[in-house]
Amino acid sequence: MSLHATIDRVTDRIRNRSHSSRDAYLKKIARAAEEGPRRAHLSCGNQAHVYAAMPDKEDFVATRKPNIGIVTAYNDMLSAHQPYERYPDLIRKAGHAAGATVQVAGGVPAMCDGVTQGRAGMELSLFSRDVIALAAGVALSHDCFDAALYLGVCDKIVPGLVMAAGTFGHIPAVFLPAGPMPSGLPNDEKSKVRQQFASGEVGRDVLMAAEMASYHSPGTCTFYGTANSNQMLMEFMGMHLPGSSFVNPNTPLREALTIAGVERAAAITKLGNDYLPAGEVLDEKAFVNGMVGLMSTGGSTNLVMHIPAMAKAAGILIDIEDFHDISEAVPLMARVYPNGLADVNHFHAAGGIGYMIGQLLEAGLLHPDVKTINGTGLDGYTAEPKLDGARIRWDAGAKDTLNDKILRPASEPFAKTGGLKQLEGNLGRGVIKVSAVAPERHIIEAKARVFSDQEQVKLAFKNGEFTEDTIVVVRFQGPRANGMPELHSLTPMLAVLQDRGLKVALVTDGRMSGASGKVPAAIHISPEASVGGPLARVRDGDVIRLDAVMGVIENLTDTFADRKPVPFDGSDNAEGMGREMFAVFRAVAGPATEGAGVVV
Ligand SMILES: O=C(O)C(=O)C[C@H](O)[C@H](O)COP(=O)(O)O
Ligand code: SF4
Repeated sequence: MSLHATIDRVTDRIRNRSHSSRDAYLKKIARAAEEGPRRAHLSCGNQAHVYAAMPDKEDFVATRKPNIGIVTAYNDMLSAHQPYERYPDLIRKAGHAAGATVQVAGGVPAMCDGVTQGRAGMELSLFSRDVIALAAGVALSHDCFDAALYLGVCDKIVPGLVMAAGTFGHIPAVFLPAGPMPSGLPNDEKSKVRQQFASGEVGRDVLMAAEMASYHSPGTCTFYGTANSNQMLMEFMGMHLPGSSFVNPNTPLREALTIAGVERAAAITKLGNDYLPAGEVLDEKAFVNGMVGLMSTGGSTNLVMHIPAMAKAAGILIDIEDFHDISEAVPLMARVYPNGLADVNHFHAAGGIGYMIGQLLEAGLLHPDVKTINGTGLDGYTAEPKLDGARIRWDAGAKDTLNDKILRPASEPFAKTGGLKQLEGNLGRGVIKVSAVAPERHIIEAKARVFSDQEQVKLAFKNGEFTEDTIVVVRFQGPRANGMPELHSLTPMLAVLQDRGLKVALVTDGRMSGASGKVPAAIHISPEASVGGPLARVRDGDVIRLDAVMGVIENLTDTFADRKPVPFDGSDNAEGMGREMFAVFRAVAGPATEGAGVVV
């Protein structure tokens, strides 16, 4: 099947937009690679420090064995990252068996958005992505690695690691996932209990029991939020091994996949014959393939910010119009919570990413001719890993969906488009994801209630102030205001108002979680209110029209245009919980529509 015209056009548009930056980038990584094996240029003193603690220092000194650096986001805080505790030992063993030496190059921080959701810490969350990129850069700056293994799963961690892998694009990179926790209380039942708690029907004890039954063991949370969207992205972009995203942690298959990933890293260094620098995998076609994966699975809106930031690190410029156009051409093939009742374990069992890639390749909606760490084109990603003793055998993946309530063919999708829309109008530019929003709620015209933070919304809800259709405007939530926290903790209340028959929508320069879903939310509105953007001129009672069908976000009040913006008072967000250390990030962060980058 020939390539779909839209995919071809958008790829060309990105290539043309990025021509000079990508050209300069490729020259930069070629220069870096010219210096040959990394450690050849370290002085004796430098080298002695590198291998002082290495048990196999002779190998390092006397041979040309590739030295593999691990950049790990292990901590006990994130259930998704806790399985990484054992990875370095497993990787060392596999590396030695593959003829390489292995060192942990360094650690990076990882924030759990589930722990910080609705709290001050969430104001550091988006910036932690760039902190992760910086920390990974410090690890790789020892300049003695011939390949890097990146251990990270969750929301800002994979994007930050990819930003580093792109910056150090001369070093081959393999991402090693840890996998989702086994299914617990279904996500929709958890959300129902949250709404019952929000409306006072159940007590905190019932809520706690539901939460603990939903999040119950090591592994990624099972909803299709940003963390699991990241896993999908790495697979569609060829940075993971095929079929590796959603294999549960601490299982023989997971262990065998980790070993196979280490072997691939050892095989693609410049010391061998299959040198594959990360910068050549992270190209325009790979990012377009990742965007197709995002749309066809109904993935997290946070990737609409992270993908441009990751791409920029590889000299590639991506705009929200690219997401919009790809979304218009790509069918929604998966229904995974919050877009459905299934979780990622069910999705994987129904055929998973391999089935989707096969379908989308057949439909001409993916670039087949890409470089991947698997050593194949994207057709290699329709294969499925099976245990063959302690090794991996690659079998042909599912040709048919095993559950058409979760996964459908590209020719008979759940929806003809990916459900992510670009919004434009006199309130600025932003996005809305409607794949989980009922069609009758795609257009809302109502009076505005304006708030400056989510706590004010919660208080107004508690005081019963929402009695009519309402556009809830929460402004001063952009990256330069307070670090652009997720406003996901508003979801249960807004869903209660919807269930009471009101038409409600959220309009904000902030963002939502990938786990947010059924309430229409116009997010990432730029320019943000704190720099004088249009949201700063909205008043209670203004009539706002949110039209996700035509892609319009408009204030219909005629006096709106002549008003002065309400000034931003950042005193509440300037300190406490470490926010005082991020003033420089707030001062330089880019616009959300370009990825809200600090270091890119
Ligand atoms: O997917 C994302 O972008 C997220 O940030 C998910 C967050 O981790 C949520 O906060 C966890 O979901 P809840 O348990 O509903 O709070
Ligand atoms: S998916 Fe979200 S809530 Fe779950 S461990 Fe990762 S960051 Fe935390």
